[in-house]
Amino acid sequence: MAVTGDQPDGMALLDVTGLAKNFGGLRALDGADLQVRAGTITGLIGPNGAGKTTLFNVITGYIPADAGRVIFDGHDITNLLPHRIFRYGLCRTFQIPREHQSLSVLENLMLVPAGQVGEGLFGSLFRGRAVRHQEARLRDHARQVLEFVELAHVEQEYARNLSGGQKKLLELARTLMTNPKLVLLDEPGAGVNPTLMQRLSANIRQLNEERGITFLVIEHDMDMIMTLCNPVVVMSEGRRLMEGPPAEVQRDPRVLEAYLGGQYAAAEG
Ligand SMILES: Nc1ncnc2c1ncn2[C@@H]1O[C@H](COP(=O)(O)OP(=O)(O)OP(=O)(O)O)[C@@H](O)[C@H]1O
Repeated sequence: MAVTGDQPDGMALLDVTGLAKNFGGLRALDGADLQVRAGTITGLIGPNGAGKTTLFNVITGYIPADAGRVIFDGHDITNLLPHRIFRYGLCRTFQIPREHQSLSVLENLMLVPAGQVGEGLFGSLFRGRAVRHQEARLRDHARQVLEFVELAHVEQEYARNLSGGQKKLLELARTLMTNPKLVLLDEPGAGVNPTLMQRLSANIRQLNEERGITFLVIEHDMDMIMTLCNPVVVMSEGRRLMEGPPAEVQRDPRVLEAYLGGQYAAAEG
């Protein structure tokens, strides 16, 4: 497995310690720890409401932490603004924004570097020929990315006309327009048919092995987690319950109990 991070052996690319987040009286994160080693595809699972998405939101700067620390690639990124965190090479997938739904697939990709980095390839620094040159390079890059995720045949299609699975591929493709070290994926398999799910998994594996991109993946589909991720981290009630290879996690009684407990609570509530 390719490892491109600059960390010495054993040091995590992402090191989260003691994160806390309250929403009113509700403790969504309660001293959450998480380490993601460079070169891994780390899975993040846990029952509904365990705090997985909140953890992503805090790591990526969309929600401020009440306590704790987030170190990424040697930088303390705790509570930095999202665009600054993004510049360090930590990015996450987002649903295609509503205003981008009536743009073509190709245009959606070409907007990414300008839109996300914020200072714009199309800004005032570039004029005339230089703009056209930049645009041509960007278009070439976008087309390469679309070939990779096998969406080249729909490059002129409006984003809103894509199937659910194709939208997930486009979301992944958008992250690849940048040069990420770590990509956070929040339920990439949700609502995706089995064929596209396999393609998505294969893309993730290939990006990991060939480009050394590290992934942290929240997923409820256990087949996807078990075949794609190692290690798997289990969250429950706002903190890490355990971590290990997928087979070990699957048979751990604490994990079963956390899931069943959640179901009982849901049934009672
Ligand atoms: N913005 C918010 N305001 C109030 N409560 C919130 C907010 N975001 C999350 N919560 C609550 O925090 C808890 C953790 O939610 P979170 O979405 O992080 O869990 P999750 O593990 O991602 O769950 P799921 O698997 O269902 O997506 C839940 O009880 C949720 O209702």
